[in-house]
Amino acid sequence: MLQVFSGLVVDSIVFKGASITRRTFASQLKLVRTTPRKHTDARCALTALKKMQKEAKSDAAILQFAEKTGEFKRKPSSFRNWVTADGSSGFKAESGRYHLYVSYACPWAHRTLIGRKLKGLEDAISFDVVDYYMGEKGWRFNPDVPGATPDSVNGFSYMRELYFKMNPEYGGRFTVPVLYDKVQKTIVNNESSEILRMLNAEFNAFCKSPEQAAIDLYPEPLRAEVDALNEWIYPSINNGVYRAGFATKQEPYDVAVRELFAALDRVEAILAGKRYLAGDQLTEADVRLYTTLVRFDKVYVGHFKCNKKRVIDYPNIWGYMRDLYQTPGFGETTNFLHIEHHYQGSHTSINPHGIVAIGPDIDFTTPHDRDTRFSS
Ligand SMILES: N[C@@H](CCC(=O)N[C@@H](CS)C(=O)NCC(=O)O)C(=O)O
Repeated sequence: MLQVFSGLVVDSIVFKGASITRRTFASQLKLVRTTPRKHTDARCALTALKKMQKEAKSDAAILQFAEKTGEFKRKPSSFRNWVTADGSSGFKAESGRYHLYVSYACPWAHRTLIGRKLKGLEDAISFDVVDYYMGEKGWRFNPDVPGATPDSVNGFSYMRELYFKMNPEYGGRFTVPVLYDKVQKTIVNNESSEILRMLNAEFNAFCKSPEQAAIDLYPEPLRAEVDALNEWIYPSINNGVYRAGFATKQEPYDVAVRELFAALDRVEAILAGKRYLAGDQLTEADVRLYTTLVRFDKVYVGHFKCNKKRVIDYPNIWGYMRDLYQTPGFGETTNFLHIEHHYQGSHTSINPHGIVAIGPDIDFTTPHDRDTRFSS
């Protein structure tokens, strides 16, 4: 079998049913160089080697989350085109044209599922869900897992195939969410914050109801406040849990976890006086915070070592969590099976045996008083 060691060394590969050692490869490669046209076996072997090395490179990229410094730094998303209502961007909003590739486990992808539901775009935008387990080749499609689907658009087995279809030399990460254009057969965007903005503003002609078309998660008068919230909530909380969990040295962990709980204290204080982060109105800042908070006690406390406090220990955040969970679009897109199994089962650098912890039992459906408390 193929064995990949650090440094991308291919030790042996299966070629034409037989295992070829590196030494055999070396001689095959020599043959290719000296008699390039004649030795077809050697040529095929070279192609196989190149393919293996490319895959090994991608696998290595998936397995290493932290930098040499021990810090986790999220890479920028690669596809940044926009769908617009008028089509001026080259991607016109149309019903049935766009498709979302998501994971129920992923907090970034979860933002887009909530946006789609809140805006009533279920008939306009289709979606597929990957398996919760992310192995060496990244996200895969495996309809045997409850809630997961096949790739109904391209028929691929792995998300990476979609990225390689876009660019065979693609060197970035094979992330979800992805907004895909079924007409131009291309990825439009793979940055969740931008996809959420598009769903919010560009598809209003296709929302199920006028009320949903009128929902604005990024309203003009609140934009400065929402931007200011996102500016510290993203690094300290949304990405903060990953910075803590993927740290491979004590110092970056300490920094991340301190920042995280200082930011949660700040959220707790804000929510003492307001139903939502920016006031009476639900905004994208709430959607973005929810997808981290709802995973917090189930996964981040234990798996990512964010255990100074739990969300249920913050009275205002806990009430806010239940308020959001019980709002149409939030609880129904939250899948704890995928959330719990993905992180603990896939991150073997953190949890080598992939054992999925049993708890905790948390009831997000219990009553809260935030609607009456903040009714004006
Ligand atoms: N900036 C991206 C981040 C998306 C992201 O990192 N998604 C993770 C899942 S939670 C992923 O697909 N990771 C696969 C990988 O890094 O190989 C966004 O917000 O859309």
